[in-house]
Amino acid sequence: MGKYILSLDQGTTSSRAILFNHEGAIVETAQREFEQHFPKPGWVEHDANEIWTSVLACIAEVLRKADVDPEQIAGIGISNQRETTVVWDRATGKPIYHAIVWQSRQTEEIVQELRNEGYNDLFKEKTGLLLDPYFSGTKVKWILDHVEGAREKANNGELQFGTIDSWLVYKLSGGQAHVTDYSNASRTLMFNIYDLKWDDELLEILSVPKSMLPEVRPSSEVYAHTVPYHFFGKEVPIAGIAGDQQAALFGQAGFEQGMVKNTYGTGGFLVMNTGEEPVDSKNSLLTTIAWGVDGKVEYALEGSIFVSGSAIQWLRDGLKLIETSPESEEYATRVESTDGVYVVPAFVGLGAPYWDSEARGAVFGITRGTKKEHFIRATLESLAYQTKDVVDAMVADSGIDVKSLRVDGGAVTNDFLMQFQSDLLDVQVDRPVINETTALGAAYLAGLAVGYWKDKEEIAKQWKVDTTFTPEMKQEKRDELYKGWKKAVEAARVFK
Ligand SMILES: Nc1ncnc2c1ncn2[C@@H]1O[C@H](COP(=O)(O)OP(=O)(O)O)[C@@H](O)[C@H]1O
Ligand SMILES: O=P(O)(O)OC[C@H](O)CO
Repeated sequence: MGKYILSLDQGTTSSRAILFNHEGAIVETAQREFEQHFPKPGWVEHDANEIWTSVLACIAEVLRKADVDPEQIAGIGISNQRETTVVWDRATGKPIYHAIVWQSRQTEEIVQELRNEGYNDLFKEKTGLLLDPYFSGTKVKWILDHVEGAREKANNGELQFGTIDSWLVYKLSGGQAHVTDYSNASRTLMFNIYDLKWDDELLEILSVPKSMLPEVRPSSEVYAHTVPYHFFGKEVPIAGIAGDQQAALFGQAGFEQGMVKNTYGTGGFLVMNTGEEPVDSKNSLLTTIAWGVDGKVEYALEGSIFVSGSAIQWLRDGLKLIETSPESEEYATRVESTDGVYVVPAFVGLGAPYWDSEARGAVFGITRGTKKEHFIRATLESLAYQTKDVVDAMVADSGIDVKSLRVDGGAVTNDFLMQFQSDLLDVQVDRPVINETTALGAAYLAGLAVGYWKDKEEIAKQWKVDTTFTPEMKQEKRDELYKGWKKAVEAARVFK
């Protein structure tokens, strides 16, 4: 009877369960979307119980579809949308408020107050993050401030906080374990990434009692076992946890210092492995923990791009210029260039390295001769330009030359985009055979903990390239194109 690793990838819009075999290949998948709640403009919330039931449904479905018996599951790995915050009652396990999603801006006021009090640098020095509503710390404070009786309960030790990984382990283990891993803790604005502890001073500033916080553990070890009634009578070890972007770097076998992965999903996420030393960013990137594995913690530099593949969705659903996202490639290749057109898709401001929440989208360089094809091509190219902005910042911060980019996410099937990316960066772009790198990373972490895979070397050998794109563009052309992009971004930022 074969053995498998069950990977749970709990994302922002859907939950997935994927079964991997010993070769790191996908055996079966199941996926469930769940409701997005927008109670006020800029607020985004999830029902944590719905997240949990969606995960359970995926587990049941994937096992049934693959005709796999729970006995055959060697371990469970979890990767999750990061920063999203759940607070639940220790005694009943019931969330006291919806999960506040990483995208939500409802703590803007709290953040502004903290900035006004001059805490920006302190948070950055200790957590590697920026003082922004994106991260969990101010979300916990918001819940304690706004839910009736919550503050008192928290002070009495009756509440627990967790990011989605903690919440899932808590539920899977029947309330036995309250844990998180280093990579998730490093996204909370409460965890000191240098001394690897919850930071008393920051907790005091945020008025968050330490008793609420999960225990922080390595990313690969057995944290707990599932309660038998969820898994048809079997206790399965929960053995790997990582935030989804870090899990993707692990799934891309980005184990060496200087290796970079880029995800082209709804948003874009670049993560560079910087090894055992954290790199302080001077260019508005985040310093974060990649993972804790093999008895040590390794660090990463991260840049998030708010709008990546969703710009193509906008062409499809908003402007109705294309019927499907892949069609964008066909249009883009019908013309030789954008003919000087630049699209800056700053629909919700600009992320790294600009962090300009007030910037708005803009299109430049239109003439009477501009055609739909130019417009579509310029939108696709904007994904690559934004990536170059972040890669340049990474190189400047780390002093490490990027030799290749390992890519994943929905838009990487677009060969035009991948070639343009390689041309623009003057770097090799590697698209692997397995695009589900997030789930694979969590599977690897769990598999390592239970001895399903021996070590990282064995895993690195499993990483297989599907297509390599190599730079073909002349330096002069590259410089000219990028100069135009920089001008377009600058101009877009002026219009507020
Ligand atoms: N061939 C393509 N060319 C360009 N964009 C694409 C293509 N295929 C999918 N996309 C874009 O990729 C995104 C979906 O990627 P995915 O990784 O599934 O997203 P997420 O996990 O963030 O929900 C969508 O925004 C879609 O427009
Ligand atoms: O769920 P995703 O793939 O949109 O990822 C969300 C990120 O973890 C947010 O930081």
